[in-house]
This record gives sequence, structure tokens and C-alpha cells, in this order.
Amino acid sequence: MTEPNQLDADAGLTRNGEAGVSARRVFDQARAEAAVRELLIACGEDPEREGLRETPARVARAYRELFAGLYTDADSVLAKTFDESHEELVLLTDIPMFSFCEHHLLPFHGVAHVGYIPNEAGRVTGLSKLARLVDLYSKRPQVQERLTSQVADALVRRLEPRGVIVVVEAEHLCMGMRGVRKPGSRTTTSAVRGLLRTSASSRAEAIELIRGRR
Ligand SMILES: Nc1nc2c(ncn2[C@@H]2O[C@H](COP(=O)(O)OP(=O)(O)OP(=O)(O)O)[C@@H](O)[C@H]2O)c(=O)[nH]1
Ligand SMILES: [Zn+2]
Repeated sequence: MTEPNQLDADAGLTRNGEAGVSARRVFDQARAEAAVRELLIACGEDPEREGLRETPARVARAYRELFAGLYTDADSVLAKTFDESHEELVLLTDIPMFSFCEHHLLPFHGVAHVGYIPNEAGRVTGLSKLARLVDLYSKRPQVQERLTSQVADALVRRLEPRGVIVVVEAEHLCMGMRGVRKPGSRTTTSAVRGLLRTSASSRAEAIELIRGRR
């Protein structure tokens, strides 16, 4: 069993190298409101006009919710595990996912598929925890590749499974609404660990189940 995620008070890093995530981090509502107000002014808007008067407070509250994953320790989601003597694939598909690209703070959204093969003891976790894990890592400023591997690595740490596969399919609004303007283009990322990486037949089974899910 790996050690639980320990927080490094000085560096704000978790022991497993998860950058910038600290359970001590708190959301500063007043600061967020002031920043939104400044942004409106910088854009040439009048934050005192009626329609915008409550906007800084609303936006700050929205960000608090949208970045909720910054304030939770990932391993706590998987704190509860149980032995079910199930040694074959467990796969949760089409988990809705909403995140923010850290480059433009614009949403990217789509679905995640998360699967693992439990270890010899059959250690599993509640199915909802797989979706909670996706939520936790997506509700942060992110890049899709990191989101995908963070979910996989959290499962490796806490369940010590024989294999893990995480696939994320998402559309990035920073590529649709602006910039290169390619709405509808989708990015697929995968993170595969253990047996699902080394065994072609195990991986093929998982991918077939992910592909043929509809
Ligand atoms: N690899 C990766 N890139 C991303 C992700 N989200 C956004 N990006 C990209 O991050 C890049 C940032 O590029 P920059 O050149 O610094 O920013 P920019 O001038 O706004 O780039 P454009 O979007 O091309 O206009 C863009 O190519 C985005 O498409 C992600 O999750 N993963
Ligand atoms: Zn972006």
C-alpha cells in the first residue's frame, strides 16, 4: 500500500509531485471580486451599470465552484476501498467532464472513460468515486493531458490495481470560439498503466468496450 498523499507545507506540492495542490488553499472571494471588476474596467465596461453591478460577486462565486478541485485532496476521494474479489476489468464510461484550459481559462468539455483491473486482493472502490476523481481533477485550470494522467495516477496510488486506463475526449472552446476557430474538433487523450499497457489483449478489450459503448 502506498502512503497517503502528504502535503508539503513549504512547496505546496504533494509528495507524489502534484504541482500546486494544497489542502490549505482557500478561495479568496473578495480578491476574486476585485479582479473581475478590474477586468471589466480593462475591457472598457462600466462595472457600476445596473446589469454588471452584481457580476463580480457572481463570477467569483462561479469560479469558486468551477475550481472546487483545487481545494480537495485527491486521495481523500479514494479513501474508502473494499475487497470484492473481482479481478477483471471495471470500466465506467461517458463520465461528463467540464474543465478549463489553463492557457485561456476557457472551457474544454466532453467525456471521460475510466477503467481498472483490481489487484489480486480484488481491491475496488465505489463506482461514483471514479466520477468524483474526474470532477476533482477537471475542476482546476488544466491541460487535457495532465487531467488524464492525474486520474490514472491517483487510481494507481490508492488501489494498486493491476492496470488502469483513462481516456478523455473533449472539445476546447479556445479552439472553437476564438483563435484557430475549429468548433467541433475533438481531442482524445489516454493514460494507460500496468497490465493495460503491457498486455495487448487486455488493452484491446478495454478499448473495444470504450469504442462500442453505444
Ligand atoms: N496540449 C494542449 N494544448 C492545449 C490545451 N488546451 C489548450 N491548448 C493549447 O494551448 C496553446 C497555447 O498557445 P499559445 O501560442 O501560447 O497561445 P495563443 O497565441 O492564444 O494560441 P492560439 O490558441 O493558437 O491562438 C494553444 O495551441 C491551445 O490550443 C490542452 O489541454 N492541451
Ligand atoms: Zn486554451
